[in-house]
Amino acid sequence: MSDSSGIKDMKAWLEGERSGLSLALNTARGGARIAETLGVLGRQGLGWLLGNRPPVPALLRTTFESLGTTYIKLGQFIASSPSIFPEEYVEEFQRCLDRTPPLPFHYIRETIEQELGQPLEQLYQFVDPKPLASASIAQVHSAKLKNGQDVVIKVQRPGVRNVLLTDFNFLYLAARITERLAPGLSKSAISGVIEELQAGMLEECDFIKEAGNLKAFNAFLRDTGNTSAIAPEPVMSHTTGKVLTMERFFGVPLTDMNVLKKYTDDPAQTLISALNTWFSSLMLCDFFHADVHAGNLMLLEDGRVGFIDFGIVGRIRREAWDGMAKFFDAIGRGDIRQMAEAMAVIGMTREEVDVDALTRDIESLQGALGQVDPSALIQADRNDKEVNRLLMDLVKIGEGHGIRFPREFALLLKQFLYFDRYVQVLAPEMDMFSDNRLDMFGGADELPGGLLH
Ligand SMILES: Nc1ncnc2c1ncn2[C@@H]1O[C@H](COP(=O)(O)OP(=O)(O)OP(=O)(O)O)[C@@H](O)[C@H]1O
Repeated sequence: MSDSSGIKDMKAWLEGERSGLSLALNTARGGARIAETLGVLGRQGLGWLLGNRPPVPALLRTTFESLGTTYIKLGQFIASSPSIFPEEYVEEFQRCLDRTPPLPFHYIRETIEQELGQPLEQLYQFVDPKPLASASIAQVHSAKLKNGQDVVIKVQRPGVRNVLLTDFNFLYLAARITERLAPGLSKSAISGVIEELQAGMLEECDFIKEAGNLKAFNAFLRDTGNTSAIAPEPVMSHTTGKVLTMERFFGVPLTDMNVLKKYTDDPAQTLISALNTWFSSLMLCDFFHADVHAGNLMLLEDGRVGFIDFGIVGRIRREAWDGMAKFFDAIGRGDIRQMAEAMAVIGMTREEVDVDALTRDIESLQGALGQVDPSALIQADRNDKEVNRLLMDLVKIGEGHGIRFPREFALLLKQFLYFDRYVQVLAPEMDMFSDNRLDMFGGADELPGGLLH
């Protein structure tokens, strides 16, 4: 009895030592990362003081690119959030590229072997040391399993999680200081954005979750009899939190119009299949793919559309869906009271919302509301400043009543922006809201509450 408790004590002590050690190690790494961040900021600031003065948005963009992962993602968030950031920043940050120099192959080998617990040669017949792609979170290599199946391996860069955590703590601190210095700034806007981004990026670092999303998406396609799209099936025996092995797709990304034209004489139809699948997933899948830029869609050799990269997904609670439908319906009919009720359902609040007071506040926007067409509201085109301003005003009024809009709302809006952009490239003649090949109701008779009707 005393022996086993002695062993337990020893184990607890060892655990304590180990966690103390890893805490110290992480603190040291965190310190080094903060020093690195300050170094980059200092160099850029010095350059600026010494007379090399590009416009501030450009300076910020190059600074973000030098700072890596977290800031590149932050930059991409700015690029896709015209309703939050000024236009010149949105435009500049659209140039913020997530291209990172490839990691030498021995890091990839080490991560795979550490994660899967076997030498690389026992796990795969072949792994191409030259990466297919290299981004800030992961690097992708093509490979062959022992049974001859073609796969790709997505390998997380070493230390990414720690860098993210340190960067976010640093950003949070900087946001708090800024809030102190400029109390006029909307607190929930800054810290809210940082919180949303952190949640999203940490989720992107869990490849077991991503593999689960791939499987669930394919199950949704099977269940709905959708044969026009497919996601790569993960190979679970070769997958961990940091290594994702999945079926390899052969085809071309939807980014390059000229290449695409060689594979199909109707690129617009390919886009329509992709959009229809996505709309139907909004209603009929547990989640929606929240990062469908053209680089994450492929036209496969067999004509189907391949959806890749399920690192970021959004989920919409049933009540939030109903609330959103009610909200758009109310805008269409100019019914302010119903708008207020719907906002209270969509937003997450702890306290009871005073719907009467909210109605009165929204009424103050009535002039602007009357001029908005509900379909334009959903598109939230970055050129449509009126719509963006109105959305921002509504968000602000909601915040004043303790309503915080869920992350899904932003993800959904961002997705519509992406679509809008590549519809312009791939099918400029197509009008997303009147083309009858598009099925926005995703196979359902219509969205709940008549959304978009
Ligand atoms: N199953 C697959 N079959 C073929 N190529 C793939 C597959 N998965 C990924 N790729 C290639 O690797 C690239 C990066 O993959 P993925 O988008 O999953 O990684 P990521 O690190 O999230 O990149 P990004 O941040 O650019 O979206 C893809 O654009 C594609 O070229």
